[in-house]
Amino acid sequence: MDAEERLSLITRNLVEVITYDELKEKVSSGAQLKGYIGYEPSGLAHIGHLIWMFKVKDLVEAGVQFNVLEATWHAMINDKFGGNMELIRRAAVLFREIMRSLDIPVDRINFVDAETMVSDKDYWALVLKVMKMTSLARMKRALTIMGRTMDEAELDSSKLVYPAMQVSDIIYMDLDIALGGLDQRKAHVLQREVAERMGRKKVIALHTPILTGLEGGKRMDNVESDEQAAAFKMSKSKASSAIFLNDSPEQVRAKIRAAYCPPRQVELNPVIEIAKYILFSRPGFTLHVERPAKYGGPVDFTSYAELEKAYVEGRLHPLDLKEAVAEALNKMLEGPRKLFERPDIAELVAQLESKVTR
Ligand SMILES: Nc1ncnc2c1ncn2[C@@H]1O[C@H](COP(=O)(O)OP(=O)(O)OP(=O)(O)O)[C@@H](O)[C@H]1O
Ligand SMILES: N[C@@H](Cc1ccc(O)cc1)C(=O)O
Repeated sequence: MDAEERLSLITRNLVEVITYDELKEKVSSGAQLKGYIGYEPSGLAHIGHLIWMFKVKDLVEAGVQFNVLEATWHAMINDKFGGNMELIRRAAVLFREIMRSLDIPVDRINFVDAETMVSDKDYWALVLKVMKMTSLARMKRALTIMGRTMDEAELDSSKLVYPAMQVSDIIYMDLDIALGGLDQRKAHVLQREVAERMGRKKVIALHTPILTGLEGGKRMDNVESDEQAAAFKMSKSKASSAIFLNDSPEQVRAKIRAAYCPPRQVELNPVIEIAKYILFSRPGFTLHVERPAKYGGPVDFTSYAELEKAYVEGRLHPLDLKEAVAEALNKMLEGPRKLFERPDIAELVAQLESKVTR
């Protein structure tokens, strides 16, 4: 793969690169790039997570040396599973298996448990340095990266350490690339500022789109795009917003039928977003819509652009879109579904499901 092909594989299906020129320069230099994503192993995977999982696959295939940080301590700070570390660790095992079932090349990925970093006193020295360079107001504003609002630090001040840890993770691991959903932007921008002052590597941030929750969302005025994304995202902490990878085909159909999907509107419409960000992100995908002749008969869409045009012009009814998206999504979830049939995994899921606290 030449540099241009690597660059286009790395950047496809993203909403933002900070900055593209820096990425282009590094890729062209032929240097070995080191990248990561962190996630909180704090519940069950939902279809929004497919967006970064597919991106991880692209990065590995483009030759990036890739790390997945199992942010166990961060999840504990964020009250996941009531702070029960044992359950958090088990959830991490499940996520790895899920990635494998989706053909993500887990054997070429380095999985890092946050435990190893927090056991090193140099890590905490770094966290303090980052806090020294960041105002309280800035730290509070960054709480959106953990799905919290500014006010939530009033109750429990450990939450203020979280953004500093996320910034320190990147510096400690000496990364070139940080991948995350757009809701993670504040951590990456802060890292770039702090790293510059410390004379460390400014990370290149790759941001994937955020899938809106099934209840939809409203455009908010005067808020930044990462905050808008965080406000209405599909989240494992809010079960009614999410389609989980372990949902049955019937549950997937029922959830999509009930989802917010205003006619002709694509903005903050979760059903059209599933098509855009998940289904059509796979090369060669075609959306087949089966409908009676009196409503226009069956139709195939070979690109998202065609689908969006038909929807916005009112040539595709929301119900027909929903049925087609549910069928295609169910097909995509066949791999993980086989995994969830395994007795050990089914037992793990049941155990985790009953303990999700937020
Ligand atoms: N709805 C979504 N669409 C796309 N990406 C998402 C979505 N939700 C989370 N992500 C991304 O998944 C990664 C891991 O996030 P995380 O594990 O905290 O999931 P989460 O569902 O946001 O959890 P929670 O809401 O419980 O905090 C982050 O990079 C985040 O941007
Ligand atoms: N803040 C991320 C999880 C995360 C934690 C630590 C990191 O270094 C990176 C990511 C989330 O909630 O999705």
